[in-house]
Amino acid sequence: MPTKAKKLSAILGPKFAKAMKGQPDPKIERLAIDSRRVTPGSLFFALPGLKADGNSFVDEAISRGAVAVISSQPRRFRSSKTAFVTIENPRQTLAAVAREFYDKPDEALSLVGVTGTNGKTTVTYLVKQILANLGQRYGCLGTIGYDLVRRTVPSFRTTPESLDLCDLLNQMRGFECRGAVMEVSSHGIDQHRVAGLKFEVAAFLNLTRDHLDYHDDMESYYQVKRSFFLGEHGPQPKVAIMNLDDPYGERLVSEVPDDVEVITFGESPKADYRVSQIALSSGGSTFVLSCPDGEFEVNTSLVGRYNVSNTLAALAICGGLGLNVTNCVKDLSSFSGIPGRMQKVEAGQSSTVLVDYAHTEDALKNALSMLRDVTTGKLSVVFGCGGNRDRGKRPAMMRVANELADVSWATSDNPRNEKVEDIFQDMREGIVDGDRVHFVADRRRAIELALESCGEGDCLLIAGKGHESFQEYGETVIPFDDRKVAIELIENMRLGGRA
Ligand SMILES: CC(=O)N[C@H]1[C@@H](OP(=O)(O)OP(=O)(O)OC[C@H]2O[C@@H](n3ccc(=O)[nH]c3=O)[C@H](O)[C@@H]2O)O[C@H](CO)[C@@H](O)[C@@H]1O[C@H](C)C(=O)N[C@@H](C)C(=O)N[C@H](CCC(=O)O)C(=O)O
Ligand SMILES: Nc1ncnc2c1ncn2[C@@H]1O[C@H](COP(=O)(O)OP(=O)(O)OP(=O)(O)O)[C@@H](O)[C@H]1O
Ligand SMILES: N[C@H](CCC[C@H](N)C(=O)O)C(=O)O
Ligand SMILES: [Mg+2]
Repeated sequence: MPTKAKKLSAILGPKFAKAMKGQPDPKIERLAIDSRRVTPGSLFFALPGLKADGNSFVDEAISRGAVAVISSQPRRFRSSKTAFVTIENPRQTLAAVAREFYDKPDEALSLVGVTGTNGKTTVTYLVKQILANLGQRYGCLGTIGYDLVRRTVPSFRTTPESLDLCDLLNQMRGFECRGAVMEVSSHGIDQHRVAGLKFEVAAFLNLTRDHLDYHDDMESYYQVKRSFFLGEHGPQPKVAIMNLDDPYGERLVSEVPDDVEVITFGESPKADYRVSQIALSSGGSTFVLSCPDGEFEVNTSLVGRYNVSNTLAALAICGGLGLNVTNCVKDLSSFSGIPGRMQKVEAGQSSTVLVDYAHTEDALKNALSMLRDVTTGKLSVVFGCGGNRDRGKRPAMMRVANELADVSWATSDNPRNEKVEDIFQDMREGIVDGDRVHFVADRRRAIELALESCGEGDCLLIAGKGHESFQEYGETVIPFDDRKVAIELIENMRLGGRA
C-alpha cells in the first residue's frame, strides 16, 4: 500500500522538528538512504558507513530531487529548496522516522522475530507454514524472500533496512495479514533496522561462530543478540523463546527482564518444550514433545538433529503466540522443506546429491555428521568461504570438512573483493589430511569433478550457497545456482556416458 506523503515535522516528531533549517517543512513522498534511489520528494538520510559516507552523496541526492536531508554533519546549505536537519545518530532516527512515515505498522501486526546464528530461515518457514495451516495469515521476511502473502518480493537483506522493513510491514497490513514472522540478524539489530518495533514473540536459537569480521568477538556478537531481548532498541518483546541446549541461550534466560515471559525449549529436562525419544532417519525424524499443552509424538519431514531443534523452536513460538500445540503438530510431516536447505538434486544419477546452505563451522559439522550417519559409501563435500566476511571461520570450516568428509572440494563462494587464492590460503590452515582435499577455484568445475568421483552409495554435499542463484565477484553478480549447475552437469555426464 503506498503511504501518503507527510510533512517533515510530522514524521520527525517535536524533538527533531526544531532542528529543521532551510526549506520550511516540505512534504515527504518517500524515504531514501541511497542517493541512487532518490526520487523527487524524497527525504535523504546521509549515513556514515564502513565503505562510504552518505554525506558525500548529499549533492547527488538533492540533484535527484531530495527535498530534505538528515545528517549528523552540520551543512552550510545553499539551496532554499531543501530542508536540512542535523541529528546525532541518523541511523537510529531513520528507524523512528520510517515507523512514523508508514503509520506504525507494527501496532496492527503480531510480530515474531527469530534470531540466532543458524536456523532462522528454517524456523521462520516452519512457523509461517504452521500458521498458514491454521488459517492464520502471516507474512514472512528473511534470507530467501519477502512473502507478503498476496505478493512476494526478492530478498536483498536477511533483515531489511528499517525503511524497507516498515514499507513491507505496511503492505502486509494492507493485505490484512495478522502478523509477520521475520529473521532478525545481528547486523539488523546492530544497525537499528528493527528499532522501535513491538515484537509479540522473539526467539533465540543458538550462537556459534560467524560474522566476526563485523563483531569484535563472540561476547560482542552475543551482546548484540541480547540487546534485542532486553528492549534496548525499542519495546521489550512480550514473550521470549530460548534454546536451553545452547550455552548462550541458557545464559540469556537469566538475563532477560522479569516482565518478559520466557518459554524455553530443548532436550534439557528443565525446558518448557522438551524433546525426548528422538529417532532420526534419512527421510525425516520423529520425537516426543512434552509441553504445557500435553505430550505429542511429532513427525517431521526435515532431516537431522538440528532440525528437531528448529521444529521444537517453531512449536514453542506457536505456543508463545497463544496457540494450542495440539493443532500445530498435525501437518509437520507434509512440510515440503525449504529451498536450498538439504535439497535433493534428482537427475537420475546413482549417487545422492544435496544442496545446503551450511556456511559456518557449526552448520557444516552438523550437516556432514548427519550425512555420515546415513551414507554407506563415500561422503564428499564441495564448499567455499565467502569473501569480505569472517576470515577466522575459514580454517575452522576446512577442519570440520576434512575431518568428517572423505573428500573435500574447496572452491569459491562469493569471493566478493578478495582473491580466491587468498581465501584458499586461510582455508589451508585448517587442513588435517591434505591428500583428501582438492582446491578448484571454478565452482562449476569443482562440482563437476566431485560428481564424476561419486557412484552408487556415495553422497555429495554441495554446501554454502543453498538457494542463492548468483556468485559475487567484485562488484559483479553472475548467475549461478548450485542446483541447476548440478543437474546440467549430471545430464552432460550422462550424454557423455559418464553418469
Ligand atoms: C556490513 C553491513 O551490514 N553493511 C551495511 C551498511 O553498510 P555501510 O554502513 O558500510 O554503508 P556504505 O556502503 O559504507 O555506505 C554508506 C551510506 O552511503 C550510501 N551511499 C553509498 C553509495 C552511493 O553512491 N550513494 C549512497 O547514498 C549508502 O546507501 C549508505 O547509506 O549499511 C548499508 C545501507 O544501510 C547496507 O546495505 C550494508 O549492508 C551490506 C551491503 C551487507 O553486505 N550487509 C550484510 C553483511 C548483512 O547485513 N547481512 C545480514 C545477514 C547476516 C546473517 O546471515 O546473519 C542481513 O541482515 O542481511
Ligand atoms: N539449528 C541449527 N543449528 C545448527 N545448524 C543449523 C541449524 N539449522 C540449520 N542449520 C544449518 O545452517 C544452514 C542455514 O540454515 P538457515 O538458512 O535456516 O539459517 P539462517 O540462520 O537463516 O542463516 P543466515 O544467517 O545465513 O540467514 C542450513 O543449511 C543447515 O546446514
Ligand atoms: N547471510 C550470510 C550468507 C553467507 C552465504 C555464503 N554463500 C557467503 O557468501 O559467505 C552472510 O551474509 O554472511
Ligand atoms: Mg536466513
